Amino acid sequence: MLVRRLCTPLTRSDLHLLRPYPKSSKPISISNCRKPFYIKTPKPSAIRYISSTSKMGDARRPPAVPIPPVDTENRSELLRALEATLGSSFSSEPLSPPPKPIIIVISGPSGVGKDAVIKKLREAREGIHFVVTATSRAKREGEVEGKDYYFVSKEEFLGMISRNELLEYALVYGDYKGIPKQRIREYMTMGYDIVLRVDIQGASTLRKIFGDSAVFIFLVAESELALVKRLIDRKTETKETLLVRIATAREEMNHMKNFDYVVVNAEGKLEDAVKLVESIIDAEKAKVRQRSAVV
Ligand SMILES: Nc1ncnc2c1ncn2[C@@H]1O[C@H](COP(=O)(O)OP(=O)(O)OP(=O)(O)O)[C@@H](O)[C@H]1O
Repeated sequence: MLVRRLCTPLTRSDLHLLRPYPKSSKPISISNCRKPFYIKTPKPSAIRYISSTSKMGDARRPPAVPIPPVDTENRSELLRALEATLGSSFSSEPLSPPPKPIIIVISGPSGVGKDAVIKKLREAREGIHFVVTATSRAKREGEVEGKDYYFVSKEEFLGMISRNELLEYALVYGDYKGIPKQRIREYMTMGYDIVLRVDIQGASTLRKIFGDSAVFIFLVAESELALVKRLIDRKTETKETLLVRIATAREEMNHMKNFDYVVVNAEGKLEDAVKLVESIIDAEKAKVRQRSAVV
């Protein structure tokens, strides 16, 4: 029975059962218990009950402190008595280590709402750095340097590649696009979580780089029909590019299995999708064995 009890929290009346073990004692390993316990069954005459009625003649023992009733109004006195009885003070240090910054990769087929989700997430949550991509393409009207992209020349971009400054990069329709590492490092050092928004190809490259050390979220519409309607309503596509995007989206759905989470961004339910992404981040930060990405 004692063995079973050792795997459960001890009560005050159990304390007399645990003793500093003499050198000759052997550890008893108990399955389900993380560490072996050292147990010496005390002789009845050696049992010392830790309570306000303890009789302590031995100078090496902590002085007897009467423990007031637990419903006392003087909680400080109760705490002091408990500390004195246990022989150590209660630490106010956090019992769990501070969560590590995490890297969250958000991806999904074109038009599913990646930008829309990230925009809302940015409004809803602090402590996240949203990574800005570097590109060699010319700035379009209305685009803001450092917000939409970091605009660099092709030569500068090639320099960044040769200096290994990019996490990943791709040549898209003649223009380079890539993720600079430096900002990610800086923000992670400051304790920020990192959100990366990439297409499916980018996500599979990042999976190869990070493995399980980053969190991969796959965003989907509730149905293919909903996705196509969304792309039409966005009014950014020609008939040709629409067909390409739909064909690509169909192929991209096969990649869902390589992600950690899937989030449905249903029509008119953008807020729900954002909330789910937030819950994923919260759950990841509460993990006992946290992911630990190195950039
Ligand atoms: N839950 C939703 N309900 C209705 N409309 C939405 C929802 N989410 C996004 N949208 C709209 O769908 C369109 C596509 O969204 P968005 O541009 O964010 O997609 P994306 O995944 O970033 O696309 P791309 O990969 O092509 O850049 C936008 O017009 C956006 O406002």
